[in-house]
Amino acid sequence: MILTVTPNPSLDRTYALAGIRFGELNRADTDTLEASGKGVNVARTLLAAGVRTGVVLPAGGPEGAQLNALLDAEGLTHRIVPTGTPVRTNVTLLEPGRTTKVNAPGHPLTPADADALVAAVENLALGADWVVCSGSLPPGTPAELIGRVVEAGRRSGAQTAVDASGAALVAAAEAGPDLLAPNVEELAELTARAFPPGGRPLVRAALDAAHSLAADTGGGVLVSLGPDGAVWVDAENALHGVAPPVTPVNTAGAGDALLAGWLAGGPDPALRLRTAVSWGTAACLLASTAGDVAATADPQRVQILDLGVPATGP
Ligand SMILES: O=P(O)(O)OC[C@@]1(O)O[C@H](CO)[C@@H](O)[C@@H]1O
Repeated sequence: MILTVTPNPSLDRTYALAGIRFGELNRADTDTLEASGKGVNVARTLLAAGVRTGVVLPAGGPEGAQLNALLDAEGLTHRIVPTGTPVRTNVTLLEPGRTTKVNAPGHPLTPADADALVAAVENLALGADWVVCSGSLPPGTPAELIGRVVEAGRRSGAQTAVDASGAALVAAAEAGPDLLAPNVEELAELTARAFPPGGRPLVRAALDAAHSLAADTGGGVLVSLGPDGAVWVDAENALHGVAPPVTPVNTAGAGDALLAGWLAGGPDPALRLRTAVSWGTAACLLASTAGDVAATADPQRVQILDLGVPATGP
């Protein structure tokens, strides 16, 4: 069982339109609403592939009730930690070949909300294989919440994974989870390095930064590189996986599918990375943010390159 934690969940509203004109009225061709936030997306993707999942998140207000109803309707096992504040709404604008996102900040968690979230994680993680904490923190929430979630998962005997950014990613790295899953911009910020824009130089630079991060955390690091695929680094492996290029429909949620694929992919890191990259690629072709990518993903088309673990300095 994989338990996902989403400290700052969202209702994701997606509008598709032929083209955005700034400063003018734009009318959307389609309008969809999903229960979301990164952890919810990871769980939905895994559940569609037949993996048992649970979702924990804080939520309140009418939007919280709506989120609850959406999760009920799709049969995603979930525990909502009730708060006195509403759930944010994030907006995705889909034009042909381009995804634009506007994310709301969310609403602060009180210290009691944060305590209740950690307690729920500790409870529900008993018997879980993984506890996965994904996405931003609500404004004003101390970044140490990430470390507390990792500790709660660990105390319950689960392996732990974190996909976070900014101060929360720093806190996550300090907590030393089994898996950290930053994207390349987040990795650049965390390690204070500038990366080349793409191609082999980017892969090499991301690999070196991930290697030094993995040495600090003692776990593995999965870095999403967008069209350049992903790298996986741990003490014994330094792998790059890349799929043939696609014309994306919706890139929102691709990183969540990548992480879900890694979690579902099996015991061997190369197989995990192959599954991860194929799921992330398939997610770019979905109109929704998350869904059944395992059905359309083609792991055989992913090329896995063993780049060799970089030598560590004296
Ligand atoms: O604001 P955060 O928590 O960083 O990201 C939230 C979010 O952008 O992540 C998902 C895609 O990965 C979306 O479903 C959701 O709107």
